[in-house]
Amino acid sequence: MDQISTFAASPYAVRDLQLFRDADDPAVARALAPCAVVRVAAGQRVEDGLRARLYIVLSGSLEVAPDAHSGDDSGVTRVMPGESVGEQAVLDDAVNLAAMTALEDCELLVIEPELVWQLIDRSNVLARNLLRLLSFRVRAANAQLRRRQKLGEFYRQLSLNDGLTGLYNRAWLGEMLPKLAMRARQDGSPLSIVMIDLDHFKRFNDTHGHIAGDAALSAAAGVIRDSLRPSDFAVRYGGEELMAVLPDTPLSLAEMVAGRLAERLRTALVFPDMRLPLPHITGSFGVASLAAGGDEHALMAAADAALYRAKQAGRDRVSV
Ligand SMILES: Nc1nc2c(ncn2[C@@H]2O[C@H](COP(=O)(O)OP(=O)(O)OP(=O)(O)O)[C@@H](O)[C@H]2O)c(=O)[nH]1
Repeated sequence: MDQISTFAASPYAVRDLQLFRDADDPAVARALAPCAVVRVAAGQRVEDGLRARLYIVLSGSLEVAPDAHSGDDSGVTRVMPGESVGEQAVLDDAVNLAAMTALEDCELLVIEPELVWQLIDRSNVLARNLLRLLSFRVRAANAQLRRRQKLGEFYRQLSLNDGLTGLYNRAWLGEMLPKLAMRARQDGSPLSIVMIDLDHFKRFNDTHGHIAGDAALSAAAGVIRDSLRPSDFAVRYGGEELMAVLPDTPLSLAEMVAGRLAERLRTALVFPDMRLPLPHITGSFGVASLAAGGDEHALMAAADAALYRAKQAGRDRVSV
C-alpha cells in the first residue's frame, strides 16, 4: 500500500466522493487536498495498523469482511468507486476490525480521523450524508440478522422433523416431552401418550418391498397427523414406531383417540392408485397418562408396557 499522490494532485474531485455529495464548499476541498492517495494491488490487504481511518475508493473495488477476527464471512460487501469504508470505526474511535482486500488494483483516499471530525464540525452536508449512510448500514445489518434468524429457525425445524414422514422426530421428543411433563405437573393438567407400533412390519417389507414399506409408514404417519387436534403432536420416534402426544388429555379420552387411530389405520390406503389388491396396515397401540409425581420416563415405560400387552393380545388393538 504505497502513497502515490495527494488528493489535490490526483485527477479526482470532491464531487466523486459519495460522502461529500452536495458539499460544494471550497473549504472542504481545501481540507481534503493534502490527504494521501494510496495504491493497493489486487489481492492485497489494506493494512490499517491499529488506527481507524476513513477510506474512500477512488478507482477499483475493495472487498470488506465485517470482522477479521470472528471468521464470519457471511456479510462480505463490495465497495465501489466513490463509496467509503471505515466511517463507523472513526466515529466509535475503535480499531477497525474489518478485513479490507483489493479485488482489483485500487486507488484509495485516506482521511485521518481528526480531519473527519473537523469536517463534520464544518460541513452540515457531510454530517447529513454520514447519518444517511449509517442509517442505511444499520438497516442492512438488521435485515441480515433477521435473515440469519429465519435460516437458523428453518434448520432447527429441519433437525426436529423426520425426513420420510414429516412428523416430529426422536430429537424433538427428547427435548419436548420433559417440558410437556413439567408443564402438566405444574398446571395439574393431564398428559397422555399413545405409542404405536405397526404390526408385522418386517413381513410387510418382505412381501411388498422396502419402498412399499416406506409408503406404508408415510400413510400411517398421515393418518395419525390428520386425526389429532392442533394442540396434539405426532412423532416418529423409531423405525416403525410412532407416537401421539396429547396434552390436556386424560387416560379415558386418550384411549378413545387411540381407538379412532386404530380404526383409521386399518382402512388407510397405502397406494391410492394401485390396481392390485391393496396391502393394508394395522398397528398396536399402548396408551398411558402421566401419573401424579411421575416423570416422562415413567410415562414412556407405562405406554411401552401397554403396547407390549396389545401385541401379546393379538395386535391391531388398543391397550391401556
Ligand atoms: N420400509 C421401512 N421399513 C422400516 C423402516 N424403519 C423400520 N422398518 C422396518 O420395520 C420392521 C420392524 O420389525 P420388527 O421390529 O421385527 O417388528 P414387526 O415385524 O413390525 O413385528 P411386530 O412389531 O411384532 O408386529 C423391520 O423390518 C424394519 O426394517 C423404514 O423407515 N422403512
